[in-house]
Amino acid sequence: MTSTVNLLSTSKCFGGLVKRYSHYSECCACEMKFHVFEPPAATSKPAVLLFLSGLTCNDENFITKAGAIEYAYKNNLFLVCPDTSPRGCKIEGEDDSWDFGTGAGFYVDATTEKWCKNYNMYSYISEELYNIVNKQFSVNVNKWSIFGHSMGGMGALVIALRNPGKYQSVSAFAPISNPVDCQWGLKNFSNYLGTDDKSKWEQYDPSILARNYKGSHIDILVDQGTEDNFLEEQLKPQTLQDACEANPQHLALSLRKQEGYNHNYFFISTFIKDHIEFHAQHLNQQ
Ligand SMILES: N[C@@H](CCC(=O)N[C@@H](CS)C(=O)NCC(=O)O)C(=O)O
Repeated sequence: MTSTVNLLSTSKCFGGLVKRYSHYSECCACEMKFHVFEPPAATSKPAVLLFLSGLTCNDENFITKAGAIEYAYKNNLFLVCPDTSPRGCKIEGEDDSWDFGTGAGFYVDATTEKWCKNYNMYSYISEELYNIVNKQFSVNVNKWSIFGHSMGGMGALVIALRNPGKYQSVSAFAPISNPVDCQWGLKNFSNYLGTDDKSKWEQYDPSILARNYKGSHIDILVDQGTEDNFLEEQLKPQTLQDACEANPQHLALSLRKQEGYNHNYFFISTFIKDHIEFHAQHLNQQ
């Protein structure tokens, strides 16, 4: 069973349609919104490329600011852009800080009593929304790839590494690469997952998952700006590189350090073409 989606808006763009939907999410026990870009009708059903945004974002940031639509259109890809957290759940503290709660679901399934009813973004993205898109849109259900930015880069890597074979490729802009060892991770994981069992945290850490990954081979592309203010304290891409280098049979990471770029959508829009073409190569091959 998937919930009914309600169309909120439609705009023509590059010959296709940008549409915004809302629906009741069983995983998050609240109304959720997402955007899609449907490329113009082609002879083959489009593959799906899902983007996870970062802290403070909702379902609008990527679709409006990244410049992705032109390349999705050129490569016949169906874009899906979900929100970054449940909203308006009336949980005490959910709106108190920009890097926790609303806009910061961290793509985990919460286990603490306070958050576990709503903050289940891992299952929402990897199961519920996946099923909604496959059932309710005209897409190639066997071809999905995933990418994201910062917290969303972390989420994309985690979801791909925990679901071997489900995604053809994964990429990230400035991902939080080792959340068990940075302030953003400590703040969010301790609240959503508790502090009694740290093995739960490891299920959401791209570097730890990459080191232990044994599934089918995955190609990974990561871009990281050298002038990103969060690079040293929060992002730590070197830990991901070390983990992938220790697991060359299963993972091939291309980590590109982009001189002078910072953390924002100017950086993303500069390299979005490369990321979409990277995914198109994996999704559109016969
Ligand atoms: N609000 C934070 C920055 C948050 C931030 O950089 N968020 C990134 C994702 S981690 C983003 O994409 N922001 C939304 C935007 O630029 O449209 C600050 O003041 O330092």
